[in-house]
Amino acid sequence: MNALARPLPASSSAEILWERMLDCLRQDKLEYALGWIGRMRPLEVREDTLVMGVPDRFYRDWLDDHYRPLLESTLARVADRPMELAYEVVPGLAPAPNLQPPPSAHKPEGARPPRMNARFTFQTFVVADSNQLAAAAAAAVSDSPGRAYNPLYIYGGTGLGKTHLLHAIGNKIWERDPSQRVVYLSSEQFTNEFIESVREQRMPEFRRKFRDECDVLLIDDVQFLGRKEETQREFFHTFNTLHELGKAIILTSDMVPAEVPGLEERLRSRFSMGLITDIQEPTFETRVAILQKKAVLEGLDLPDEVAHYIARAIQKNVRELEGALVKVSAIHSLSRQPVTVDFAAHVLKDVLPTRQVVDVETIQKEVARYYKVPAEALKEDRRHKALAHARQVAMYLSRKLTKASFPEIGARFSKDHSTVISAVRKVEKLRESDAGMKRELDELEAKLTGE
Ligand SMILES: Nc1ncnc2c1ncn2[C@@H]1O[C@H](COP(=O)(O)OP(=O)(O)OP(=O)(O)O)[C@@H](O)[C@H]1O
Repeated sequence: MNALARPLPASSSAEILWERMLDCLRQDKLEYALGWIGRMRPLEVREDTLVMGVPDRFYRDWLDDHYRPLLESTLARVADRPMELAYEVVPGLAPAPNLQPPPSAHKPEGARPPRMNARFTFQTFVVADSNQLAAAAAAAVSDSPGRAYNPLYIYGGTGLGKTHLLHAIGNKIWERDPSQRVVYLSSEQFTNEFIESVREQRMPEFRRKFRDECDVLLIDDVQFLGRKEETQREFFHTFNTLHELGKAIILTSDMVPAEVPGLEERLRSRFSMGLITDIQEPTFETRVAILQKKAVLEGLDLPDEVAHYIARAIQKNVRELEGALVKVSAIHSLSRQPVTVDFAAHVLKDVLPTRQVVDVETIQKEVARYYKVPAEALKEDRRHKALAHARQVAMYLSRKLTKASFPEIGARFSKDHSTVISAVRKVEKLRESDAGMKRELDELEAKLTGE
């Protein structure tokens, strides 16, 4: 009997079991899982079943899909006997308070200037052809603020790293000399603060903040200044004061100054006084390099073929690329499933560009036709070898190409979720070791998705 499986007292309750399960997950360094399962609450123990309350059906299915094996094995460990988990939907269930991350988990922020993100640094930025000039200019500005390129104006499409570079400049200047007053905000925030200061008659304070107490001004998304005449007037004076004092000004936008609708001519010409540089969409190689760098930061062992798969699927936006990786990493660390192309395809079904939509029934029909077996037989309990193979392939493809959970797929084949899980694992393994199997699966997949 392991230490966690102390005999339960007669009053053994769902809470006690649940507490022990949480301890167990913490000991196994699965804190990550706690956030995801934290919306469950223990309700009661019914014979060999621990009944948990969940907020809705979607959440229940998702849990079942991703955590049942982990949760049931943990439950068996703490109860020291096999037990099952059951879920009951309890609408409006609040997260358990004991699952907030401990305060020590937060990195102390020190006195970093407000709104500055310590994660966005030059070290975490991947320099490539698509952003080389912008990155070099940003580095030059951070080395001699106010002297090199003033202002520096970085423009480009959404999610390509403009804000990251802006923060990298501010972080580097501040880290080298924390007495430097770095002010970062978006042009919308500037507008809002301005309006509020006018309304509350606090303009002297506003001007002090942006003109007297600012050494480096970082303004994100300046395009939102367009057509805001009063704010533009105020910003014009702010800009002039800082520029004359040799303070660094760095601006980002999604377009060049000449294209910002409703931007006054005098601001346009000032924004063009220093250096205007753009960030382009990343090439395939850059996307792979970004994924690999982020994987290292996430502590994820990312096989090249998975990096290539994601980089091929998400082409225009680094934010989405990063989001995809974080999702793969999170679900991998929770489910402990190996990071393969199939795993990534399944995890990212909702975010990758949609392919032809297929459902389990269509898959059953197509697979049956392919293996020349009756589709109905896939749903029966017949163990004939060819049938069993076709059934397993159909389960695997259902898992990969549809949003159905393991129990939902099981229901379509009159099998329970654990049969589906082992069929999927088996086909995944075969796919990797057997070239003929890989070809069969690719052919079927191409037929089903129209690709
Ligand atoms: N070259 C890169 N190296 C590493 N990470 C990058 C790179 N480019 C972008 N990113 C990451 O992509 C995400 C989006 O970047 P960022 O917020 O800087 O985009 P943006 O260009 O400011 O977009 P928007 O115009 O929508 O505000 C960030 O998490 C950022 O760290």
